[in-house]
Amino acid sequence: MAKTPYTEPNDDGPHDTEFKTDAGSKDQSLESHRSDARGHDLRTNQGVRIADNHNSLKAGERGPTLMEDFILREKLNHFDHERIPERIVHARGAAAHGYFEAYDNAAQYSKAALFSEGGKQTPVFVRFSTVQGGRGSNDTVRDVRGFATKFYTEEGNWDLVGNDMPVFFMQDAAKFPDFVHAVKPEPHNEIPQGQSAHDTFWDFVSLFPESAHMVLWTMSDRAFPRHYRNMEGFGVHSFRLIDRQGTSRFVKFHWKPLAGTCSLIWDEAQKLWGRDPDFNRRAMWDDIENGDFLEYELGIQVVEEADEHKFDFDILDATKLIPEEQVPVTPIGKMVLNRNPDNYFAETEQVAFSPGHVVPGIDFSNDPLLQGRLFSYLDTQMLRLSGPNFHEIPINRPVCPFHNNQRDAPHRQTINKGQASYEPNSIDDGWPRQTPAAEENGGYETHHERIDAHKVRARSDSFGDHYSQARLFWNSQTEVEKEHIIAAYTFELSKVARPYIRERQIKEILPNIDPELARRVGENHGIEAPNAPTAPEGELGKSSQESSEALSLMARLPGNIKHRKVAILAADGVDAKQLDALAAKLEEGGAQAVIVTPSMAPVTASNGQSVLPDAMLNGLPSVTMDAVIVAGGDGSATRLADSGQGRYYVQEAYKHLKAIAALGEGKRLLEAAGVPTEEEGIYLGEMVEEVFDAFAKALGQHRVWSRDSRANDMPA
Ligand code: HEM
Repeated sequence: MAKTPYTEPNDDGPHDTEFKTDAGSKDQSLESHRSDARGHDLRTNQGVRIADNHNSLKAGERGPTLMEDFILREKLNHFDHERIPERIVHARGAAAHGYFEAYDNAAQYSKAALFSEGGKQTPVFVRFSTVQGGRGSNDTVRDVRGFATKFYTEEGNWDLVGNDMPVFFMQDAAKFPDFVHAVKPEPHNEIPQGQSAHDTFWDFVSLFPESAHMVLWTMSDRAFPRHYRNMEGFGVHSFRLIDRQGTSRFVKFHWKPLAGTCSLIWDEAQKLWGRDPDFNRRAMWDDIENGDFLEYELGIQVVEEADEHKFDFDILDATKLIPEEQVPVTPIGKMVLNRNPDNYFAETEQVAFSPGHVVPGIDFSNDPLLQGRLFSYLDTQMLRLSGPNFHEIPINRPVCPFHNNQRDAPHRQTINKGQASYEPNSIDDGWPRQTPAAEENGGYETHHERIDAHKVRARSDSFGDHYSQARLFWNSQTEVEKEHIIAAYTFELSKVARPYIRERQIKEILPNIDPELARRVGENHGIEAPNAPTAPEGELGKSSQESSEALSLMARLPGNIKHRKVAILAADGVDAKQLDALAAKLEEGGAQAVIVTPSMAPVTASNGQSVLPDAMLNGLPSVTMDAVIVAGGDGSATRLADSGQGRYYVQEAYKHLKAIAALGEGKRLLEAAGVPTEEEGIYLGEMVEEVFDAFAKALGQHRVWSRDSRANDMPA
């Protein structure tokens, strides 16, 4: 019988599994691609030294430029081609390097090498993004945040391409282009940028009940996280983990931020569009530069195959989550983001994630949304990154060696040696062979799921319930969160020009989530909502659970002042001792003290000491801070109270529910600004020690929630 070399074990050469398992390996693999121009001569791309980088070659000093100027042509030519298409969705993003460290328990669920032993580190690259806006849009728009992680494992790359919300707008990939066309800026005038508050979005979702659950999430404060370190991440779909025995279990992936969860206030988020459109990416960048790293735990909800049908929803339906009360989240590892990219374009822009990038031990479910995604990412990246060789771009390269018979195409970097690029062949020895899955370090094997079915274009009845989990989410919110959701629907629909679209959302969608929600939003629009659900029973669904604590942002508030930014307002005449004492206290708790003054000129303290400001009042306005302390000192307090910007600072901080403390004469600023001085969340005292603990406790709760109903009256 003829030899079939492609079934032979790969025993005639070294296996491609040599790999350093420490978290620095991605760095090492990138090293030959990094370029530091410092100390080098300026040369053309062909290596020729450049004598004059200021003047083009001309016929005479004032004469026409000569076509012969190959140096000018190369420079302009390269510049002209600098831009590549931005991502069709998730165009705006920011990323960081780091590592993932497995816990001891991870190996029992998956044979993937990154989980094989407790303490094992794998390099990662994580990109956070907004979905709707273009690359130059704002960070703090109301939108879903992408949370995409590339694990550079010794067995190849695994991408966990998730979002900061655990469900999605649709059940079937066939509806993704419709949804994106509806939410993106409208095609005739490209307005609005980065927002869902417009006719086409609300037209679509009000005609598309399966989106109701996810739309509710995006109307919650989750849609504008305070910091990437304060948001959860979710794989959304059910995936499979396969253990060493070949047992398959369904899993949902969760990232739990160790710094707790919290978000901005909508008014604050909008003001940040102008004050600091880079708010989230700047905060991540600065924190990492300062050694204040971002940390998350990776958790899984595990569902045995036998339990696939035990829920009152279908686990293949991406508009449903599995309540944590029903299946608790088991932590299996920790991720630390500790290094900024060297180059935004080379790394953050060119990185190509795909849910289809998996390694042995991780597999897909039949979720029809996930199945569509498996095609879409690779397809779009062929266009975005100019052809099929984007896996060779340093940020996308696996850290393990990889060889196959794929060849050529635009921008090929590898210089493949040898004559035969096919297999089997009898010309070149030692060509790459497949590795049977059963071997140690074996090849990828898809779980042997038995499928016996008709080919149909249809939706399972088990996908019919569109509202029960939206109700579950609504019931799980605190009163403050509910008020914010009502305000969000009210605001968004106020931007919809067509009355019939507003009416449809209020009369035909919202009552099925909750009649009270519909009534309140309706009232704000002068539309009478039905006082009972209107959808057919099947669509309304039934949840075996009334509420789930984990669905409220308040369930995981930071609880302490670590990582928080606190403005200390000061002017000439400030009490310098207080400034020192405040800075020491804040630093002790891991918070950042920022001295904010009327201008950038040094401030002269009451004892004659010169104090250097960190920022001025309108340079780092209150929306960029988590809390405000007005320092004492007669002259300082008077100057701040006399300043419109000083008064605005504390008014705005009050409106955004921030903890405010005033020491000694600092109280004068609050009085001049009309900020109430005798209520929860406002701390007055002569000495730092008198106010600090209560102030810090309030800051640990992120905001002074009891102020929520009053704060809107503040004019700021
Ligand atoms: C059928 C449904 C979906 C389709 C067709 C789809 C398609 C796409 C496409 C074409 C991109 C741009 C990729 C690139 O240019 O590199 C993208 C990016 C992204 N998608 Fe999806 N998507 C879908 C659903 C989802 C879901 C459910 C999630 C979350 C679980 C998600 C998370 C992301 C993230 C995080 C990115 C940005 C990745 C990055 O940072 O580069 N997508 N998606």
